[in-house]
Amino acid sequence: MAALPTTYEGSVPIAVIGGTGLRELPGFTQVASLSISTPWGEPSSPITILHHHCKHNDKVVAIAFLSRHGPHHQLAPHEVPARANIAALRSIGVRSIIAFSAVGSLQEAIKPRDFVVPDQVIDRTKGVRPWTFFEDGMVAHVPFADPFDEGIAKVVRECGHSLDGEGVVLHDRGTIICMEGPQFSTRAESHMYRSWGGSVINMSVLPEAKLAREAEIAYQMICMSTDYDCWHETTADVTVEMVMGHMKANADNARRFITAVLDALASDEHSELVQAKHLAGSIKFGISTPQPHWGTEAQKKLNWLFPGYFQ
Ligand SMILES: CSC[C@H]1O[C@H](OP(=O)(O)O)[C@H](O)[C@@H]1O
Ligand SMILES: Nc1ncnc2[nH]cnc12
Repeated sequence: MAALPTTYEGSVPIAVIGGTGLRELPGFTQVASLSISTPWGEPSSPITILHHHCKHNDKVVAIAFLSRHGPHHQLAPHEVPARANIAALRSIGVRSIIAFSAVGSLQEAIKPRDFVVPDQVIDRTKGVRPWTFFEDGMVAHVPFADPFDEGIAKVVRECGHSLDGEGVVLHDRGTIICMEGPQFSTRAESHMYRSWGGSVINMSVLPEAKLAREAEIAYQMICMSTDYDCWHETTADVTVEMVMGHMKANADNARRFITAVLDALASDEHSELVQAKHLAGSIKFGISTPQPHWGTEAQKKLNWLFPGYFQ
């Protein structure tokens, strides 16, 4: 196959981040592969630009796709360069991210291969992953009470339910526990997370969702359950083989779900939402350090992320 162009001229407001078992988006035309370097290093993989023929308005829209764990799943959850990923996506115009994740289920009712659109997160990462763009002399605090974007979530839920009865089972809400890994949980931890009200568990939603919020990007995760972790008495404990088996077996449902979401988001009706106009400029209200005291290095990096914001 001929190599793809390494530049892309058009605007790309929507991105999909693929996780375990979703290293590419089948059925979309690849038109470019961008290798972007950021002040926070290189992203997990080149960003593929895909053309999607939107069924609602007959337009061709460009979608960015990034493989979270790299093209060969060579990055462990704590090694994913989340700051570079989010910064690189923002630099090409991305303002909305649909992030996909394989998760363990902490509730009987969430069966393997069911989908969940989470609305809350509990952070069980251990502080080993860089988790903010604001450091080295520039402090900011962004609201994170609702870690996902309700506007995007609403569209995602409608799309999921449009496939009810066609193999897609969707749970509208849920609390996702983000653990450090890469080892899976102990049985005691798994029971504790259930007692906390956790619905599903993964190793990936943080700091991705926090960094997207700092970058004024609307972010929603779609989870696909692949196992019952290790709390369930009559089901075998989670293994990678189990996770991959369910991802593979349910790949067509995942593809149809994502396609429906991209169709809906690309429609004219959602253009303001997808551009995240509701978040634009919000970071300015979170910065605590007066501008004359900003660290030089921090200012240089933040100017790269937000060109023209801080002149
Ligand atoms: C291979 S099982 C554990 C692995 O699966 C999930 O990956 P992702 O969220 O990228 O789909 C989980 O978060 C762990 O990283
Ligand atoms: N049980 C589990 N724990 C953490 N991450 C997961 N991803 C898929 N299943 C998982």
